[in-house]
Amino acid sequence: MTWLDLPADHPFGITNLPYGVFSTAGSSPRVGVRIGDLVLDLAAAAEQAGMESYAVWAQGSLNPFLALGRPAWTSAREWLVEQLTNPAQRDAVEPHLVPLADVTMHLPVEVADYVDFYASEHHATNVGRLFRPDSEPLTPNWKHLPIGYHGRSGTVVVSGTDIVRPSGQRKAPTESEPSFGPSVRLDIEAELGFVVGGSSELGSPVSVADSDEHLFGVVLLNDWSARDLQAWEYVPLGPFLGKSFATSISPWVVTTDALRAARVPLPWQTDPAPLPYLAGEATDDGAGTAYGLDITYEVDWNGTVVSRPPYASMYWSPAQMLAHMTVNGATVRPGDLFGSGTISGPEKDQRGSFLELSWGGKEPVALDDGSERTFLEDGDTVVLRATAPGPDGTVIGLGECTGTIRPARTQTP
Ligand SMILES: O=C(O)/C=C/C(=O)CC(=O)CC(=O)O
Ligand SMILES: [Ca+2]
Ligand SMILES: [Mg+2]
Repeated sequence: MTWLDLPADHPFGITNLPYGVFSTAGSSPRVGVRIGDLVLDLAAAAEQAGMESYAVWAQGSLNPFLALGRPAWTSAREWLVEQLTNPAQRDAVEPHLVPLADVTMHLPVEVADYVDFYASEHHATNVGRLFRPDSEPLTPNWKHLPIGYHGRSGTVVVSGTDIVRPSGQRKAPTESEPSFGPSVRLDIEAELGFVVGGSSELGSPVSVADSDEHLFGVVLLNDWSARDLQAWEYVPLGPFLGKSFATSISPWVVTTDALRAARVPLPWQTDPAPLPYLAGEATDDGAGTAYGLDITYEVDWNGTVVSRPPYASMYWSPAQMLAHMTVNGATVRPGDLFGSGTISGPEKDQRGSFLELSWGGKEPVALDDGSERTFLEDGDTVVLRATAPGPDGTVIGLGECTGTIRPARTQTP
């Protein structure tokens, strides 16, 4: 129990403790931990407590802390729990708590490499049907490896950043020539982002079993997607400008430690069984080393919840994605970020993109204000929210990831 006066079901209670980067008026961005509706100024509290390593938290990104690796993350969490539960610490800690209402949140991580996977069987099947109606929906490799592409780390932005409608080339199958202009099929993708820490040596893969050493935490991620640009440009090398204009992430990085009670077994991977380097091992909690996560999303479009994608339905696990990403010997660096891919469950109201919800623009989605939508219009706001079960009946909040669409700035080629 924390000495703070918090309801037991507060989504940012003592079992959560996510990290972010915040500033207050006139101060520089630095690392904070959220507890309830307060932010603990970590460097200030740690310096006062005489911790030598407090300076890693005085920085404008989590990267220096991510670089320290798992042992440092574990001892920091133990120290935090002690600070916030032992009444004897209250007088020392309380001056370093800032009301959430007084802070500006910043991008929590200086994103090193950014990769986006495609780990939902339901999403991959739906998009396959829509983009490649004359082929099998899942490509032959899909159940053998977690498919991904390298994205653009420099355009990952923090929740609340406006999204300027991208312009580019597109050509519908019915048109004979490509044309240029603002995207008319602007979409979202509700995803989970994994924040990676520690480092590895070039040439040495990170195994499924070792993935916990590197998986620091998660953020909500919206992979904004211009479907008209994407459909024309993606053959044969994959997504490029249709997805590289902006990717939003939530400001609070919820640690994998806080998500231990949310671990669930993966959907059955027997037909086919993955190659040994992707296979997980059994663990006492039943979830295995290649575990899934029981996180439930809400996709809110201008105030209407249009979908509730369940992360537990994802086929490939974060451990498998990390193992695959490094099996060729590619390194991991502190601040690497990889997206799970769009989360879509089996039901229609569990789809994580508007492409799927409107079935390629053919079935408009009704909003509570009486309007209808297929793709995003200027001024539209999308909010992703999610929660997970925590230990002892608590709730782990992942917060919000929001963005509003602004008009295109480029009209002509
Ligand atoms: O199937 C395709 O051609 C493309 C699918 C996607 O939009 C790629 C993507 O971002 C992966 C994902 O979010 O699951
Ligand atoms: Ca995506
Ligand atoms: Mg993107």
